[in-house]
Amino acid sequence: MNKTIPGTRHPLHGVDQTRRIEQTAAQALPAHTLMQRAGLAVARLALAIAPHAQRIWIACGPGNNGGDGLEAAIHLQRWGKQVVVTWLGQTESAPADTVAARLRLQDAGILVESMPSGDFDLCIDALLGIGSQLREPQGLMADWIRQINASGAPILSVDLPTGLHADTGQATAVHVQASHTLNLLTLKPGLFTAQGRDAAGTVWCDTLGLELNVLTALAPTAYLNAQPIKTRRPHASHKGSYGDVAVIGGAHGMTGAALLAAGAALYAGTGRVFVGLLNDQSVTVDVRHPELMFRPIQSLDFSAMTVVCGCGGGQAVQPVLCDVLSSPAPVVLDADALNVIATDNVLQTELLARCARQAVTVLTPHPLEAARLLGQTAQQVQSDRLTAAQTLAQRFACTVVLKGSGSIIASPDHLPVINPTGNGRLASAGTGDVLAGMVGAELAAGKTGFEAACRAVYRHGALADTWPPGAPLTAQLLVLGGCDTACR
Ligand SMILES: NC(=O)C1=CN([C@@H]2O[C@H](COP(=O)(O)OP(=O)(O)OC[C@H]3O[C@@H](n4cnc5c(N)ncnc54)[C@H](OP(=O)(O)O)[C@@H]3O)[C@@H](O)[C@H]2O)[C@@H](O)CC1
Ligand SMILES: Nc1ncnc2c1ncn2[C@@H]1O[C@H](COP(=O)(O)OP(=O)(O)O)[C@@H](O)[C@H]1O
Ligand SMILES: [K+]
Repeated sequence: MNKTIPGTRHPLHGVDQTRRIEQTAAQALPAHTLMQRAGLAVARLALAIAPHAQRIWIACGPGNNGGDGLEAAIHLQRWGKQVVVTWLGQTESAPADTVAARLRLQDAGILVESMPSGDFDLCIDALLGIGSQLREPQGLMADWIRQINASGAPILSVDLPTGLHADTGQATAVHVQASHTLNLLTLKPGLFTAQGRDAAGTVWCDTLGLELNVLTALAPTAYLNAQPIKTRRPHASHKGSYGDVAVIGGAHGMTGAALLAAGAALYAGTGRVFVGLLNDQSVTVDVRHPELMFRPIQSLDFSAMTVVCGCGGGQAVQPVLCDVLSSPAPVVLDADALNVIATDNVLQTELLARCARQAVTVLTPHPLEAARLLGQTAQQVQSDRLTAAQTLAQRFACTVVLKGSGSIIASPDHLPVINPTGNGRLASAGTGDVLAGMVGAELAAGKTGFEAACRAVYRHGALADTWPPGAPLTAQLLVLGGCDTACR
């Protein structure tokens, strides 16, 4: 059993792939072996996270997730724990593995209680796993979820927090909020995006003794984003070795957005950073960042630089977009550039045409911007973030960063990546502009669109994760904090 190691490129498997792996594995093993291994793994982790727990409630659901819980109860009782087992299943209708587990429980002399009573030192949530449907739990299932959450005890969820969808990270209104989740066989993508990160707590995985070739026979659904490798700057290098970034944005009243993106590109190591402000030509210097060079947009040579376009762009970005999209420059499109493109078919055609010319493009929408581009609602996007990001990447033939908790990086040429860094402290105005600048810096240094997005998104989130507790985190401070990790 392993804790997921931060910064590692773990493969993630959705429900379909997990079921296929499970079938292959089960065929090669004596009946019920996988569930017995699962139960043992759950019991072991229970001991590890709550070694002094005496009274343990194991809430078991009607399917095989419940069966895992029954198997775990047998071990915990054997190890001297007082187990309270509740079960929503029936012997006549439960799956075969679970029926076998129920009989073993009976043989071990453990009674199934109709209701949990008293206090518990640990709750094990074995109500629903990958068979969970996104319908709202009712009756006893809903009552027990509420009781588990209100118990005040550590909560160990088996395979998934009940109510969370394994593929999407969408959760029913009533769902378990675990302190630990033990994934079985495979890590599931839903734990790392949308509501998954809040529901899952610390994520563990046990592959139930399967051979690597069984686990790797199927391509995963996605990967977790890996910590970028630091590269050393050669002595024999100069500012031209690290590229030029031009930030186009900052319409009237939104100059700050462009300055944040430009500052972020600068601190992330770009050789030279230019700023082309839309409408507000009066700004000629940023005294806090005198390295930035302010130029009229018409004077910027897009063929020789990376362009970050749209931060604080308003409608004023529209006339510039055609030139940006038709240029060979690597381009990051953010914020209002995306909003304008969403309403303009000509620009959409230009955007699509870039791929055929091998021009690199990265889109960095938040869920509402993604929804506008897809003609959907933000809720629809959030209900399946992986699919939304992949659809956008296919439609516009470019790399897409769908921002938010568990940002998704998608491209037509790669399996999608879910980013594990970042937290709610990033939910403040301007942090997206900072990310756009950081992606621009990676592109200017010669990374591909996908690499640039993966590296920048990881670092951006990692900055927030290592931010001193209690210290304010604003976009401007994030820019300055970025200088600690500018490490090319
Ligand atoms: N077999 C094996 O080898 C191994 C299996 N493993 C374990 O099995 C788990 C998958 O088991 P599973 O497929 O039985 O699905 P599971 O998550 O128990 O749920 C299905 C039941 O829940 C019900 N239900 C669904 N949604 C609901 C809702 N919203 N509200 C209320 N009820 C709802 C659904 O009812 P239905 O929708 O059919 O009416 C059905 O009765 C997997 O996560 C892992 O823990 C591991 O041990 C590895 C080896
Ligand atoms: N709860 C969260 N967890 C992780 N990252 C977050 C969270 N909230 C916001 N972020 C990150 O912060 C940034 C916000 O970007 P965006 O919504 O475009 O803001 P703005 O337009 O104000 O700059 C994105 O990179 C997003 O992924
Ligand atoms: K569960």
